Formats: sequence, C-alpha cells, structure tokens
Amino acid sequence: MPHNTTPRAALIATVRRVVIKIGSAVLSGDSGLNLAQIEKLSANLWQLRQRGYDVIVVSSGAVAAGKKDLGICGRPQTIALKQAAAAIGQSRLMRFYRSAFRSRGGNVAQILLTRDDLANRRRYLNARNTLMTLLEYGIVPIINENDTVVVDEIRFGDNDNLSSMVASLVEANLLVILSDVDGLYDRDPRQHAEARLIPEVERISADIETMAGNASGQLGTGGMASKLKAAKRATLQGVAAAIINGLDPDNLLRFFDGEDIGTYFIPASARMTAKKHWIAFTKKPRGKLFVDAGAHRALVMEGKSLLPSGIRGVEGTFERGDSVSLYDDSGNFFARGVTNYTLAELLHIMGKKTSEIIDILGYKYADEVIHRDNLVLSTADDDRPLD
Ligand SMILES: Nc1ncnc2c1ncn2[C@@H]1O[C@H](COP(=O)(O)OP(=O)(O)O)[C@@H](O)[C@H]1O
Ligand SMILES: N[C@@H](CCC(=O)OP(=O)(O)O)C(=O)O
Repeated sequence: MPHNTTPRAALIATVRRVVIKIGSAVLSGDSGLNLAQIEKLSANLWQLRQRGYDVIVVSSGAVAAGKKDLGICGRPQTIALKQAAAAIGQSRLMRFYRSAFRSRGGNVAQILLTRDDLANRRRYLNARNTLMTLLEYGIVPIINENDTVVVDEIRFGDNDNLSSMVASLVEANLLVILSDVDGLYDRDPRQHAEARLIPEVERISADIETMAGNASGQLGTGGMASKLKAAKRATLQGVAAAIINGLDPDNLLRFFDGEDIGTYFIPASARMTAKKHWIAFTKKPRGKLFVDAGAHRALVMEGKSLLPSGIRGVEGTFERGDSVSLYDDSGNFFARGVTNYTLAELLHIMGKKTSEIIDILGYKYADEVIHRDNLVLSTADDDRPLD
C-alpha cells in the first residue's frame, strides 16, 4: 500500500468493494477474443479478490467473441446480427473466464441484465441479493447486458452505463473502467497527437464533458463520452471512478498499488453535502409526492430535478420550503427533497408542463418542484437512512 496522501491513495486505502468494467477494445482484436488477454486480466482480478476486495466485473466482449462464427469481420451491422453474435459469444466469453479463474482456485458467475431489471424495484433488489450472496461465497460475478433479448426501450446501451448502475446497486466504493486508452485526454488522442492526459478530475463539468466527443473506437460502443457519463453518475453517488488502460492488464494492479496511472475521478465530497444531510436526516417530511416512471428514472438514473409534469399525486400538509418524501409508481419510497411549491399549488400544477405554471397559478417560483440540489436519494437496499 502506498504511504502518500493524494486523494486517490487515500481512497484506495479504504476501498472494499470495486466494480471493474472491461471494454471490448481490451478483450478483443479484429479477429475476435484475445484469449491471452482474458487469462492475464483474470489472474489480476483474482489477485485483487485474494487481497480482500469484493470484485464485481462488468465485461463486454460477447459480440466480439461470437461474430467470427457468423463470418463477420469488423462490427456487425444490424441489431439482429449483434444479438446473434452475442448469443454465440457470451458463453464462449464465460468459458474462458471460468477456466482462467478455476485454474487459480477461484470461481465466477454470469449475470445478464437489462435496464428493466434495475428499473423494477423487486427485480433490482433480487439482483442485488444474488450479487451479495455470490460475494459472500467469494465468487466473482461477471455481468453483461442481456444483448440477445434487449430492444431499445430496455437497453442500457453500453456497458459503461451498466457498470455505473451496478456500482450503485452493490454500493461499491470504486468503479474502474478499463479501456484501450490511458485515461481521459483533453481531446481525442486518436485525432490529436498533442492531446494531454488528465490525471485527476474533481468535478465532471461541461468543459470536461466536451473533451470526450462522441466517437467510439473500432470495437467499443460508447466511446469516452459514455465513460464520462458513467464516472459522473458514480461520483455523484459518492463512488470514486477511474479510467485506466487495460491493454496492459498489469495496470490494474499498478492502480491498486497506488501508481498515478489513468484518470481518477474524485467522488462528490463525503457522499452528501451538509445541506443534503440535513434534508435526509434532520428535516421532518410534511408530505408525499407520487411520481411516474419517467420522473423516477430522471431523478434516479439521470441526476435531474423534479418537474411538475412527472407528479401523479400529492398528500400531506406542506408549505414551500418543507421537506417531502418521494414515491415511485409502485408506491415505493425512493427520495426526499425540499419542495418549491405548497400542497395547494401542486394540486393545480401536477402533471402539467413547466411552461403552463404561470398560466395556471399566475406566478412561478421555479421551473422545478424540487431542485436537484435539494434532493436526496434513498440507498438501494432499504429506506433506513431517510425514513
Ligand atoms: N478525450 C478523450 N480521451 C480519451 N479517449 C477518447 C477521447 N475522446 C474519444 N476517445 C476515444 O474513446 C475510445 C474508448 O472508447 P470505446 O472505443 O468505446 O472503448 P471500450 O471498448 O473500452 O468501451 C478510445 O479509444 C479513444 O480513442
Ligand atoms: N454487451 C456488448 C458490449 C457493449 C459495450 O458497451 O461495449 P464496450 O463499449 O466495448 O464496453 C458485448 O458484450 O459485446
């Protein structure tokens, strides 16, 4: 363990549970899976497990592993071909992980998820329980999107996104994204030879986001933009994140040994600001807001504020500035926040567009009913911290 006191060294010393996302670009070449690479990565993942970390892997590579059997070089061009390639490749991918772990006395489990699985609270809790049980038994879960069944509405879209949701599902302290690039550069290093690596990011601002552009590599899906989104989602929830180059699998151990490689994203300070802490623990809620699925997703998955259009019902006796509890459309509590509008006002504007507030009330305090800064999400497993 390092004895310096940089933020990353201090964090790594406290990490217990880590989600490690491995991109297709790390696991495969043009002709399919790179078996030597899986072998080396598995050895290092197992070593981290041996050091006492709970290790959860999100691995891409199913499409790359299966496309050869369909006679495809390069990227499969249609969704149907991608799904067929994934159906062939996923079991191959798992076979290689399994034999690499087994040869070292370890074991792995496959978990395939769709976004629906995590949007539905019962399935979310079930997935969580399964993952926790596997970790208890020292087994390394290897997660991928369930590519063969997903349609657009239930896709995570890319595994960067999936890995950030898994990090919050299992309450990890750290999300490590392994890609084919040394970390976040100030511009795309494939296009600009003078691009410079950014070693540490305190806050993922709009300026940082524009560095990522939109393009992905030959093999990957989301590019740097989706990695930044994943890092943002993680750090906002208090989970540290890092992007490092997995083409050299030993980088993983170097990172855990405290070497300053890759880009490190500092988690939002101490999980909660004092204000949010107050909303969560001190201010007594005076009412309840029931929101629809779209609003729930916007608040939980996208870090947005609550607008009137997503509110389906209200209860209680509250004034502007009071704390209210938020419930999803199955009646599950999921957040608490400070409302900009009274109960009487909300009865008029709920379900309506922001642009209609002035017409309905004759005035407007704010576009949002609860601003993001005044909202605290419940933890995944239960409502204890807030209720
Ligand atoms: N600012 C940037 N810094 C680093 N990489 C960038 C940046 N902008 C674009 N990229 C590209 O993003 C690619 C990684 O994303 P992707 O191809 O989706 O990989 P993966 O398979 O690991 O998900 C890199 O190969 C890199 O060329
Ligand atoms: N689920 C897909 C990978 C999707 C994906 O996000 O790929 P990548 O950008 O390489 O992490 C597969 O296993 O091929």
